[in-house]
Amino acid sequence: MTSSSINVAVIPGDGIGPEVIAEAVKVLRSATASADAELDLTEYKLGAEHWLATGETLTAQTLEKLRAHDAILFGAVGAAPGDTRIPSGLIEREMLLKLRFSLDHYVNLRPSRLYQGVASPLGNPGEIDFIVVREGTEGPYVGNGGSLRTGTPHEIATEVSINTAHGVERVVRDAFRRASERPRKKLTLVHKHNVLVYAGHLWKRTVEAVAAEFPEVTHDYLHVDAAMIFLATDPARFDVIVTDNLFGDIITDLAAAVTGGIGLAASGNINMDRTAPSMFEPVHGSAPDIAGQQKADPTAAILSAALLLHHMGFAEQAAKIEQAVENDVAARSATPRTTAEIGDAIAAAVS
Ligand SMILES: NC(=O)c1ccc[n+]([C@@H]2O[C@H](COP(=O)([O-])OP(=O)(O)OC[C@H]3O[C@@H](n4cnc5c(N)ncnc54)[C@H](O)[C@@H]3O)[C@@H](O)[C@H]2O)c1
Ligand SMILES: CC(C)[C@H](C(=O)O)[C@@H](O)C(=O)O
Ligand SMILES: [Mg+2]
Repeated sequence: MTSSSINVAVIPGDGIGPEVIAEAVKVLRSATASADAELDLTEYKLGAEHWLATGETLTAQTLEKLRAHDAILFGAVGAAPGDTRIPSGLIEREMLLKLRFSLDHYVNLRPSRLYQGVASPLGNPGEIDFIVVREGTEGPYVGNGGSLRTGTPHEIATEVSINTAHGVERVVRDAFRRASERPRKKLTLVHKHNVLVYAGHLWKRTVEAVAAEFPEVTHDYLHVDAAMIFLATDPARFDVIVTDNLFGDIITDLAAAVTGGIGLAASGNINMDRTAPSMFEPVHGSAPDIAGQQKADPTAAILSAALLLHHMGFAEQAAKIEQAVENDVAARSATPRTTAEIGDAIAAAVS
């Protein structure tokens, strides 16, 4: 990579993935052209449809090709929950999580902001502007489990959560660093250490130890159940939330809902050591219920492209996209626009 070129792998995926990614690509092209940066895009077909057509989830060769890019822009993958042609979890685990784990995306960054003009189901909750730093490579997502006596009345299924000192410490330090750069400088650990005493106590001890390196950051702790009360009643209290992989998944869908909907929620799966490309994707899934109808809101995918540019050192272009989104959502009326109309408007605003 040079400061004026960027080589991005694009994985549109399934359902609304290709629709929202088409708009994110428009905006990315527009933003990089206005900065005289060279944008080189390579599309990869992966996901449930690709598996149905080829029997492949993510081959070693494709993974190696993806490693050669500066960054990855990802739509969404997965079939409708009732689709019996595809084993539940196959694509999520063998493709999406395999990418996050193989590329060491240990910081799953999920910002939540209530934009001017966007209706929150909470009415008038005040200024919501927080980030969730979700651990991305460990927890119950690692596939450490099994089933004994499967399908019998005596079945025992396990799904073991793995939490390493190294894995917890690096994400906690990242969250403290992000908190130290924000005006409120406040970090909240969300876990469940009253019950999950082994993993929870590791997280708690790690936060206490790393806090000493960031005396300017105040920190507190909430059990995840109580945190959900506050997220639904007083989300403005949060600044930086650090949490494990599974809690972070659930927290960020609720965070999206209270800030006006899943169609606005962006994310970055970030390898902070830059040993492999980071991957940027909307928080939402493939939304089979609205796929192919141009009903999907591409804003989350567009904001994910802004996170990508920011990570790649194009902070000015990223800010331009964020401003264009802010203006666009503020001016939205009750008349629905198509996915492409929203993308066109934002792309035009950043050109
Ligand atoms: N990162 C990913 O690729 C990812 C994330 C979540 C779910 N999934 C997969 O997606 C499939 C569907 O999952 P789900 O239904 O639980 O969650 P989903 O996020 O796809 O959809 C939940 C609801 O939100 C709506 N929605 C989602 N994105 C929207 C957008 N941009 N604009 C407007 N409405 C939007 C959908 O129409 C649906 O009603 C499953 O296979 C799941 O595993 C993939
Ligand atoms: C599809 C699934 C593996 C994924 C997750 O749980 O991380 C999704 O829900 C998300 O939030 O990106
Ligand atoms: Mg999720």
